[in-house]
Amino acid sequence: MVAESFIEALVQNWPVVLALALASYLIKNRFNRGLNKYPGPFLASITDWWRFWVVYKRRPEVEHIKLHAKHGDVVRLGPNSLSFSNPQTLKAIYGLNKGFTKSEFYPVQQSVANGHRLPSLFSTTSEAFHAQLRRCVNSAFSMSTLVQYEPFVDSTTDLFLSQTEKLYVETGKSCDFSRWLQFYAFDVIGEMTYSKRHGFVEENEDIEGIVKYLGKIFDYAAPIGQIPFLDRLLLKNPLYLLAAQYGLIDATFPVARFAKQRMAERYPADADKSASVLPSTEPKGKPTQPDLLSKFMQAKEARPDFMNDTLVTTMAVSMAFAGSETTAISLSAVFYFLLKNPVCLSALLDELDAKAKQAFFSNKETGVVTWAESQELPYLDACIKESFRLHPAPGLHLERIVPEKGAEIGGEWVKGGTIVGCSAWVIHRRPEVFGDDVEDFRPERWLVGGGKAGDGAMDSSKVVDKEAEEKRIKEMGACLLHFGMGSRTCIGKNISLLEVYKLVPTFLRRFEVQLEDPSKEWTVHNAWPKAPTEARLPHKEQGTTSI
Ligand code: HEM
Repeated sequence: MVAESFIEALVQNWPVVLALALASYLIKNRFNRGLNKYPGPFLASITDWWRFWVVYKRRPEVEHIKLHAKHGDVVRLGPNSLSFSNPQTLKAIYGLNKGFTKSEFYPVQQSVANGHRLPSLFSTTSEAFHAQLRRCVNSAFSMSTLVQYEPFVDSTTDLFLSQTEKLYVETGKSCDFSRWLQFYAFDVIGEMTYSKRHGFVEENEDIEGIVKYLGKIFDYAAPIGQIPFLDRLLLKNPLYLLAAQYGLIDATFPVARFAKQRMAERYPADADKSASVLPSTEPKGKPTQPDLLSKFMQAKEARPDFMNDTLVTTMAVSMAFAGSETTAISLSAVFYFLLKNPVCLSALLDELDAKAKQAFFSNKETGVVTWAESQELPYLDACIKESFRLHPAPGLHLERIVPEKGAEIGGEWVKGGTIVGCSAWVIHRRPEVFGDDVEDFRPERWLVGGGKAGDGAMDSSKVVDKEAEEKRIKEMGACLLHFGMGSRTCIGKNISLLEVYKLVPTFLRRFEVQLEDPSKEWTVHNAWPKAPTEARLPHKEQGTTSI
């Protein structure tokens, strides 16, 4: 009787009840885990929709930098989320064996094939699964294995150079260079993984809409990842996935489809040959030299108890997911900053010319610089590091969950279950590490004696404390979050460095590149990997320089 009248009262006063329930929910959020002591936007403290909106607007890094400038080293970004900006907190959050795990932001980025999620090295939140998988495939990415992949990079680079010549130099047409670099990066990773390019550079088009599709996925994952349960209502909706499992709809990501086609070609026993619709650059069957797919297959043979076909496919798929857009963005950034800073570009060209005069470069035919040669170019190294610093490809926080027992981070005791993280965009702008001119592109900061651009930083007559300088540079390097840190650090770092360190000098030796409108800034679109959109950067090639 009492219960009945209570329910009746609730129903009659439902607007008040609803308002009370919402208010209690917001108050609970506000005081969640005692995080109310940390500064930050009030809205952020009561709802994750604040950070959803900030990311959705595509320039969250600007907001994050502003917030830390205003509030200091710790900022509350959500009811359960803290951002740290002191570089000393990096080890506490990302250090090995600290017990932190990836947040639910990551599974939002999982690929789907035939309605099944494909947890990958990148997206898994299980440290145990991650450790096993990483052990299985680690050797495929080691520095010593790198030399085996160089011919793949060379082959795509040769094509990229000749296509640039044909499509842009000979015609005088403008080049949307960021897009062109995307095509390059996708083809390199395709060739390295399957001994077969996707065909972007050959065709000068987005084959099967893969680039567009990945862009859409990142655009989706960045804001949805701020409120991960939304993913279960949208792309990973169980009903949608079930329908895909029964073949009622096709929920397979195009990159996963491409991977399956390549696997089928490589292992014709299970092949559905009609599935191959893409232009082939290599004969079918086994590759003449080991590619990533063959390494993943070797891992399966070595650890059949753990590695299965699904994991092999997942690894192959995640190469395109994790390794193409990020590398393309990083390449774009290097070219953009060099073109925006002609003094630096000229210093780099001088370095290349001086080496060329000593007959240093071995490839006289196409001028492709070898990895070993690229490592003897200190100013190139400084320019690349400075671009990584100023425009890190990861545009959002690398989120981690504090272990259950809690943890001390930068002198603060943070309760277990709290989402914490650092943004490379914030960390890379800490003046006490990188200098007062953090907003400037100044490669010299990475050189012993690092003076102002063009003022003789590389002047050997300048008296410098070499040891102190080396220490300063080492400290800066230790704070670069471009490739992440700790056990979840980028496994493909060496591969992307191989591409960047080879392509930049090779391209600059071959082409004279200009911005279409040097007075214009590029427009940045931060969708997690952070890409420029209006990417008409390096522009009109004016013939070739001597090789
Ligand atoms: C300049 C290019 C690249 C950048 C800036 C970059 C950046 C990153 C970052 C920041 C992480 C860590 C994410 C986190 O902790 O939340 C990561 C992880 C990863 N990256 Fe890269 N990456 C690049 C190139 C590549 C390439 C070429 C590949 C593959 C060939 C690759 C494959 C991966 C994988 C598989 C992971 C997950 C590693 C793990 O959790 O064990 N990346 N990358």
